Amino acid sequence: MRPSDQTRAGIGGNAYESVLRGLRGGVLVVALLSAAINVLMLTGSVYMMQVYDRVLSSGSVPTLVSLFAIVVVLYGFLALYDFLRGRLLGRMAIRLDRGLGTATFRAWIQGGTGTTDHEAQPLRDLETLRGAIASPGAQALFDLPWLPLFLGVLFVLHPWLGWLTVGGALTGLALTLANGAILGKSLSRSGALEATARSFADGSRRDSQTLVAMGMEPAVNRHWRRLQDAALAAGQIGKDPSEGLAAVSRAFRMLLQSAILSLGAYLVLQGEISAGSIIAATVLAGRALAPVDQITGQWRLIGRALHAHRRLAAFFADPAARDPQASVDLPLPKGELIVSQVTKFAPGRPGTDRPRLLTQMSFRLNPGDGLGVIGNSAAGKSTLARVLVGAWTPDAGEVRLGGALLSQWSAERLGRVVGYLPQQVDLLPGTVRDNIARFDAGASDADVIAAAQMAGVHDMILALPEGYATRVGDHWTPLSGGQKQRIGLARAVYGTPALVVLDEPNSNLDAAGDAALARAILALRQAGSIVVVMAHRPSAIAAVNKVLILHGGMAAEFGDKETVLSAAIARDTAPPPAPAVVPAPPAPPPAEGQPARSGANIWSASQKRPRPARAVRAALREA
Ligand SMILES: Nc1ncnc2c1ncn2[C@@H]1O[C@H](COP(=O)(O)OP(=O)(O)OP(=O)(O)O)[C@@H](O)[C@H]1O
Repeated sequence: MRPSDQTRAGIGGNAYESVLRGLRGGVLVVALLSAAINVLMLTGSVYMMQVYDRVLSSGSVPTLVSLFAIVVVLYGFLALYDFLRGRLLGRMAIRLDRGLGTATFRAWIQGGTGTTDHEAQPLRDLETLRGAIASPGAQALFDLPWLPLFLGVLFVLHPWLGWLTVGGALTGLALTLANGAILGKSLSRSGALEATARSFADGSRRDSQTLVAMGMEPAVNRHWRRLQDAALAAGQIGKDPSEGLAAVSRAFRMLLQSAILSLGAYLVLQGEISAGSIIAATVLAGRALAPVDQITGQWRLIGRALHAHRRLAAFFADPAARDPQASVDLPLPKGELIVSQVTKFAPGRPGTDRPRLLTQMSFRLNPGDGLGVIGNSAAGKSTLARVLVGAWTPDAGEVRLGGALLSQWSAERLGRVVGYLPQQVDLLPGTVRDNIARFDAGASDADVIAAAQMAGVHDMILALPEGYATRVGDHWTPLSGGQKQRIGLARAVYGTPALVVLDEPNSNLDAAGDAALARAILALRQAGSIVVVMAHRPSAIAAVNKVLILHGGMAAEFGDKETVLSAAIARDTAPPPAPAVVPAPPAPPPAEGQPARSGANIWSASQKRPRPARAVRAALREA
């Protein structure tokens, strides 16, 4: 499957179902090969009977030789078909991964934005399923339907032999089902607990310096131990009885072979069957029961694979896990950014209590505008940034750039449309060049260098040990917070996107970095981009022409920078007005799921505007 096909499979509908449908042909061929393999498995029994009953009684060496030659050919085919079946199952596992990997990875990444809510661990589930398809357990599942063939031959030899094996097979199946029932519950519980322990360990490692510095490691270690113990205990609840049953099943199978041998011997003594039939019956019964035994042994893996399959099916059935629209290559936007009546609740399941983070936010910006967004901590600046770049979808209202919603651009094209520097910059493991070029393999050196120069980081990169080829992220060349932030800025401005949103871009910058940032904002604006800067520090809004003051998720002020700043300063220095009338409380914001009220201004004349805190006003004065 070509990459574009994979992407489309993930976009157009339920990618999981369509990939499973694509595997049907392979399943059919594996079933046919299994039929041939199982028929050829009769070779050994039939050969033994012929040797015992025909060759030994006739004493004919030529018969023995020709029988052996036939057996060699038949076993040759058996080996070939067995090899082809294993190879095909392996290929199907790879095909599953190729077909779903891209969509799963994308859905997984989108899940990380907090816009979807999944119990799923899709990449891990995909790995489990891939492993199970290529395992001997999968081959045993294809062999299981051939059990009646071996039973049929046993019945032909003697009905008692058939019934004894049927009894054995049923007991084996009962043991398998009991095993599945025991494991089922414990697997899903232990899986969830294991995921919790793993994510705690991952989070601890990410914050390892803080943990070590503050002597938190022993306590965190104990907490992880408790989580891990709970996961192990939950797994063990099912594992002990399951392994007990598997052991009983194995011993039972050996006992059954001896029982068949004994019954065969008795039937020979009674003159009911030939001596050769004893050995043939023992081999046949062993072969009939082999898949049952194998499935019992592999039940844990098969159980995990079934759980993974169910989770993946649910994951891909959820529209939020897919990208329903982004398949159109829209032209790059040229128009305004219009934010109208945007309300955003905290991510979570609909119907649960989700706090309101943004309330009826409305403003518009023209190409070339630079907007500084100012507000206290938790005012909603980062939330607005996420909504503007499309990482979070508004619950009410919309954000349009050049007339289109961000979700209407294809993911590939979106890179030319949006640049985003988040508050926490994390560079991915790769070179500086890879990171600036957003891992676009076709990026030109000229574009990467242009972005670095626009962000004022070119010289700093050249000073790194290997310049643009320096490997960063993970355990590679460690970078300072400011260096990361400036490379992150170059990544955001790469390709001069139509909309660039910078969330606290100068939190780690020195004076030189501040100046470079201001130059980058001006250069972007001159190139026609709209730049939105979330800021605590006034230096970040030096190069903008508009200001939005956020307070409690609402727009307290919006307008030209000079007007907003002078109004804020005038209000700050004016004496407080006499309370002639009690001001009306702010209008109640709409309930979750309710349409937002119309009108760009969310306060009526009688309502009091949220007043930015003293710290913000001080920052404004400074700006
Ligand atoms: N993923 C999330 N889930 C739930 N609530 C969130 C989430 N992210 C942010 N919030 C809440 O949204 C509110 C606004 O947070 P936000 O990060 O947008 O503020 P901010 O103005 O950027 O603050 P700061 O200047 O401190 O970075 C806070 O009350 C915060 O708890």
